[in-house]
Amino acid sequence: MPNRTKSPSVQSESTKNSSNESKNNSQKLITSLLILIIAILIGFIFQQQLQMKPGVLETNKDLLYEELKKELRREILEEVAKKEFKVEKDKKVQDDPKIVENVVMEKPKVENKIVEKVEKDKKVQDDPKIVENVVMEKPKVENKIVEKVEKDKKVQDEPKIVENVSMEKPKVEDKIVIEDKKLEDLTSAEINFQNGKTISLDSKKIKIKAEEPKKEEEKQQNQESDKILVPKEVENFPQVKISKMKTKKMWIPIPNSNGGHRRVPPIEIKFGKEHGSSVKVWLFEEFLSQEESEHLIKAHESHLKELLKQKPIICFDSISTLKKNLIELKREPVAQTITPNDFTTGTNCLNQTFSRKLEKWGLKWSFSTAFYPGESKFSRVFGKRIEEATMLNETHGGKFQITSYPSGVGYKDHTDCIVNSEDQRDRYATFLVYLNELGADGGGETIFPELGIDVKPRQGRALTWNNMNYETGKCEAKSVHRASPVQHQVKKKYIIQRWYYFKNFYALGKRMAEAPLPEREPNTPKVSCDNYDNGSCRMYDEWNPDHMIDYQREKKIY
Ligand SMILES: O=C(O)CCC(=O)C(=O)O
Ligand SMILES: [Fe+2]
Repeated sequence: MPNRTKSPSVQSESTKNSSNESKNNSQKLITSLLILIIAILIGFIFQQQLQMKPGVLETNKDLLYEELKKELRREILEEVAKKEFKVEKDKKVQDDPKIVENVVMEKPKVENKIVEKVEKDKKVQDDPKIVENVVMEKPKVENKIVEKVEKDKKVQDEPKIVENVSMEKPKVEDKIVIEDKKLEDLTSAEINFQNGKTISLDSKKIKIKAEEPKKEEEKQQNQESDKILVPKEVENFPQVKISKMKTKKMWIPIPNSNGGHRRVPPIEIKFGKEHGSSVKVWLFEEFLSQEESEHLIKAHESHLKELLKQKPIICFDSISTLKKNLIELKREPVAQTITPNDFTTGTNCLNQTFSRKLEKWGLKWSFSTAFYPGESKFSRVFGKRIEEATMLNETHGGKFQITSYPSGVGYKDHTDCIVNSEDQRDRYATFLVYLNELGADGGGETIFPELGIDVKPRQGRALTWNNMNYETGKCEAKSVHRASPVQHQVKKKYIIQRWYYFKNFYALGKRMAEAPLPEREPNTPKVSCDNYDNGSCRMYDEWNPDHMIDYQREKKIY
C-alpha cells in the first residue's frame, strides 16, 4: 500500500493515474468474469455431453456385442453345420450300399473314359484340324459301333454283308468291344462267326479286332471268292425272314422231373461243308426230360401194340421200287415176273398175300404213330415249348409223329419237302427230338450229307432245321438228310418229329388227291415204300395224308 501517501500536486497526477488503474482492473475483472462464464458454459455443455456419452457408448457396446455374438454364432453354426453335413454324407455312403457299389462300379468306367479321352486328346493335339471332327463325330462313332454290332448280328445270316463289314471295320474303330452282350447271351453262331477275324473272349465281353486294311488287290480277290459262296437267294434275304430259323430266346426254360426249371441253350451247328443254301440247323440239349421222353416211347409202343394186331398192307410208289426192293431181298426171280396185277386193282398197294410174303422175305421198315394238336396235354406243352425256342408258330405245326427204328433199319436220303415244288403246303421246317440213345456204336445218326452234319441220338436232344427257303418258298435240295441204320442189336431208336408249314396248317387246305386206296379193315396199318433207296419203307397208322384236316373237322381244333 505505500502509493496512497503521495503529494496533492503530485496528488492530482497521482489521482489521475489511480483512476486509470482502477479502470484497467475492472476491465480485467469483467474479461475474467466473461472468460469464467464462458468456461462455465463450456463446462456445462461439456458436462451435458459427457452425461449423454456414457449412454451412447453403452448402447453401441451392446449392439456391437450383439453383432459380434451373431457373427460368431453364424460362424459357429456354419462350422457345426459343415461338420454335420460331412458326417451325414459319409454316413449315407456307408448306409447305402448302392452308392458304394456305384462308386466302385463306375470307377473303372470313368477311368476308361479318361483313357479314351486322353487318347483322343493326344490325337487332337497332334492334328489340330481333327478337333472339330472329333467333337462332331463323337456321337457318330458311337452310333457306328451300335450299327456294327447290329451288322455283325446280320452277318451270321447274310454272308454277303461279311465283306462289307470287314472292309468298313478299320474305318470305324480299331477295336470294337461289345459290352452290352454277355458271353452267355451270345449264340455259338455269334461266337463262331468271325470269317477269319480274331475273336478274343475277355471274361464276359467279346472283343472283335478288326483286320488290318487289306491291299486293293487282296480285297478284290476276297470279294471274288465271297461272291462264289453267296447264292442269289441268300443275297436277297431279308433279315426278318431268315430269322424265322433263329432261336427266339437265347436260353429256354425246360421243366425238369422235380417240377423245377432248367435253362437250356440252343446251339447252331456250324456246317462242316460250305453249302451256300439257306438251310440252318440248330440243336438243343435236354429239350425233353428223361421222363417226357420215356413217356412218349411208352405211348408209341402201346399205340403200335394195338396197331399191329392187324398185319399191314404194303404199298409202293412204282413197280420199279417194288422190283428194287425184291432184288435187295435176293428175290430176283420174283422181281423179274412183277406185273401191275400184283397190285390191288387201281391202287399202288400189294394184296394181303403178297404183303405177307414180303414181310417173310425180310422187308424191314420203321414205325410211325402220330397224335394231333390238342389231342393230349403234352401236345400243347410241346408245341408251346417249340414256339418259345424257335419262333416256329404253334399253329403252323402239323401232327406229332413218333417213329421207332428196329435194328438194321434207317431211312434213306430224302428231303422233308418236295424238290422243284413251290407248294407252300410243304414242310418248311422240321423239329425232331431223340427220345433215347444207342451208345457209341449204336448207329441211328441223322446225317446231312450236303452240310457235313452228323448228329448222334441222345435222349432229349432236339434238332431243328429249315427245309425250304423262306424267301423263295422253294424246297432246298441241300436240306437232304437220312437216318443211318440202327446198329444196336437190341435197342430201337425212337424220335418224335413235327413239321411246320408256311401258314396255319389248316389254312393251307388239302393236297392234291393221291392214288386210290385199297379196301381194308379198320385200323389196318400201311407200310409205304417210295422212291427206292435202301431203307425207303415206313409204317404209318394212317392212310390219308390229309388226316389232319379230317381230324380238325371232327374235333373242331383251332
Ligand atoms: O430219324 C432220323 O434221324 C431222321 C428222320 C427223318 O428225317 C424223317 O423221318 O423225315
Ligand atoms: Fe426227314
